[in-house]
Amino acid sequence: MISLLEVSGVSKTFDGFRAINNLSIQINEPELRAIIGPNGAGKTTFMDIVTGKTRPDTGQVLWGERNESLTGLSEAEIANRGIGRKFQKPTVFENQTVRQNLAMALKNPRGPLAALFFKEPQTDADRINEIAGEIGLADQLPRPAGELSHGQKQWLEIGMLLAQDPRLLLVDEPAAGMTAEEREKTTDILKRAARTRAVVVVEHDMEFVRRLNCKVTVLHEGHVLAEGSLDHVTADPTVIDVYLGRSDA
Ligand SMILES: Nc1ncnc2c1ncn2[C@@H]1O[C@H](COP(=O)(O)OP(=O)(O)OP(=O)(O)O)[C@@H](O)[C@H]1O
Repeated sequence: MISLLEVSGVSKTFDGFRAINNLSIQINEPELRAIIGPNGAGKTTFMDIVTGKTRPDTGQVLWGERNESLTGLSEAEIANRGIGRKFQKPTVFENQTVRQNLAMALKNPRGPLAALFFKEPQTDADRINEIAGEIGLADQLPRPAGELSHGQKQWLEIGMLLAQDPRLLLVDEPAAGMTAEEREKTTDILKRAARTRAVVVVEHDMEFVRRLNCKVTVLHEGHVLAEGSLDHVTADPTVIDVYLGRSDA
């Protein structure tokens, strides 16, 4: 296990409002991490900063073994380092089959370094079958993606990101709009994906976070309020006060 992402002392102000306030978060490889917090806590802005969509005013975002600074890089350069992001809304190609969607994602290698991590050459067909198995869609490969359920579309998009072989996968509210059964399968998919990489999940659904069974970071007003197991953070009086006691939790 190595330290993969080191966010330290990061602040970001929008029109005088401090959305991120001296934020420090460290993510290991491999690791599964849940980030929770009330609306406006800075969860999305944190992901925007890591992916280069938003530039921090101060602080450092360091990546990988060489502690490379990400703050000066473009979004494309950061993606090429191996950082994938799954937004809340699935964006699969509805008219293409599941297989075609995965094939397209494979045709888009994230950079020359990606090839080095392959231990042996694998055909696209093998890789597609492997990913389809990982995301529970092995029997759906010939179906147009538009026919899939909401949950299946989310899994397909996770599969398309896995096809890029990311070292860090950021996932925004994967459980939203899913049935209980879909939520359960989604936790399995994310846990499996996190065996060999870092997966950071932003989620409001506490049952979902409980099933992830991982370290939890609680954000509040742009900084870390508490960190540890879900039982540990939910027993913290400050967390109860600012988050769990509120109706939007
Ligand atoms: N581009 C922007 N311009 C102005 N204010 C912004 C911008 N992006 C975020 N903010 C503000 O920063 C704060 C943090 O927002 P952010 O979306 O990161 O919170 P969040 O924890 O993801 O919330 P939610 O759970 O509602 O998605 C909010 O008050 C938001 O209005």
